[in-house]
Amino acid sequence: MKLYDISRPFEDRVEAFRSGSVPVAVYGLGKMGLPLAAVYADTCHNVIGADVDESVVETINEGRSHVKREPGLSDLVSAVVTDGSLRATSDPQSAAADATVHVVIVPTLVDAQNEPDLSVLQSVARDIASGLEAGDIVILESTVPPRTCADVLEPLLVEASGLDAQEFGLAFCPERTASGRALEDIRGAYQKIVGGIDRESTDLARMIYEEINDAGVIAVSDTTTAEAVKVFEGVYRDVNIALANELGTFADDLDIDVTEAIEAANTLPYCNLHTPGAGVGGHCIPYYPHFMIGQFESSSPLMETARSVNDSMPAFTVDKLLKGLNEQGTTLSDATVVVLGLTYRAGVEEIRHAPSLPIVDRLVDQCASVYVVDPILEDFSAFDGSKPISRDEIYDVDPDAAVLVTAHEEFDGIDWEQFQDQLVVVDGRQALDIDGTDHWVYTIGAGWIEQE
Ligand SMILES: NC(=O)c1ccc[n+]([C@@H]2O[C@H](COP(=O)([O-])OP(=O)(O)OC[C@H]3O[C@@H](n4cnc5c(N)ncnc54)[C@H](O)[C@@H]3O)[C@@H](O)[C@H]2O)c1
Ligand SMILES: CC(=O)N[C@@H]1[C@@H](OP(=O)(O)OP(=O)(O)OC[C@H]2O[C@@H](n3ccc(=O)[nH]c3=O)[C@H](O)[C@@H]2O)O[C@H](CO)[C@@H](O)[C@@H]1O
Repeated sequence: MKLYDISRPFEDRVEAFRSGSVPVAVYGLGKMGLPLAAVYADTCHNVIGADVDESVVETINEGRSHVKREPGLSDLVSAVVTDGSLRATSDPQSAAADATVHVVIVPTLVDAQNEPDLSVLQSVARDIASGLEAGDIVILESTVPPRTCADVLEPLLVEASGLDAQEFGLAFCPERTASGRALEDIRGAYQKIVGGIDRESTDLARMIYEEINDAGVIAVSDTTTAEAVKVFEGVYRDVNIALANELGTFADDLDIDVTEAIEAANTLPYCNLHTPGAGVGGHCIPYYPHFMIGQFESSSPLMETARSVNDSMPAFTVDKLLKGLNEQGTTLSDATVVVLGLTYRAGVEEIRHAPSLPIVDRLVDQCASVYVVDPILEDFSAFDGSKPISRDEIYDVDPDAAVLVTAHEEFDGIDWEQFQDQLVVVDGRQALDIDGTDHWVYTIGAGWIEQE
């Protein structure tokens, strides 16, 4: 049954989707794509996942999940692969030939010049076009610069498929999902935003996501509005983290714990100050502003300033540590430093734009020995010049200083009394419970706190 076919009664098309007679292709089976494909399969029982990574495809077809630390995902993938609801292929064109609904969730990044890089999306679009038929619908879930569907994706699909724009549907339905809670989010932690290139596409996308998302659907005017919703959510976060970071740098001037003031200020319903920290990392928040900055006629001084404030926090963090070492009379070139936490946030094994990268780089340049600890990271090759150790080995390296960049829960168990000497400690995430020791502590957002 073709879904984008207004000659067919809407209820018949809903029933066809529910009954599993509408084949769905999901392009991109990564951190977000595999959970999404698994929920689609659990809903419509007829999904082919397409990914160019052969090992990803092989693992999924064995009924296993390559995505770790996602509650419920391994069991769901095993169940939907076993019952035939989900299969994977490394040939996106073969998936496109079979499918009626084409769901795209491949990476959308920025290049070295911070320009949006839509090359993967354009490649997938050409694959889809090779199998696109009248009555199909394409649903884009990857985060993209506003206007991408209207100005890039639709023209590319028309040109590559030979179809008229009116013969197929196109909608933008962003992933409002965070790693570590993907299934919960996809199934309905929040309402799903949908926006179609035309009214019929919006209605179809609404129908599909009302089957998937228990929290329901917010249908907006068009694809560009939906694209803007997703980017605005991310830009709001980056700008507000930047405000918190800037306020946090006043802690010493004001001689207060700024985070205490923030918590009290946030008791007002219209105040939502975020949390100062060692920097902003990940594949989302640091990148989404660049989907607006420099992409349109209008200027964006606030978004650009927020990016530079957030990207200044790793240097701010190192400066506090080096200041502490200097004041303790330790020459940097003799110092041994332990860096606690490398991934961009706790519980997610991702180091893209992680604040730890510039922090470790700078410390390796200036200090004698730099040891790094991260309980969930497997590949430490990006942290050149440092030595990976386990959490329990930090006592043996006899450090002069420690800096917490990512608040993995494993660090709660550090016995700060066990260190022989007084350490300089920088807590980048207000995470350390270090009271009662004689260490010299700087907490970002709270300033220097001399232990009694
Ligand atoms: N990770 C998150 O927290 C999150 C949350 C919301 C939205 N998003 C958005 O979702 C999208 C995907 O992010 P992700 O974290 O799942 O990425 P990811 O890097 O974890 O996975 C991307 C997958 O796409 C595959 N791929 C690459 N090129 C392909 C192609 N041409 N055809 C088919 N598959 C291809 C890769 O092999 C990989 O398995 C991005 O646009 C991101 O902005 C991510
Ligand atoms: C709008 C929004 O909420 N989007 C979330 C976000 O999730 P994320 O996985 O990217 O992680 P964040 O929690 O945003 O953290 C990013 C970095 O900012 C640091 N940080 C955070 C809060 C703070 O107050 N102070 C900070 O310093 C933190 O340490 C880390 O380095 O994007 C996903 C993809 O779009 C969304 O799906 C997900 O909903």
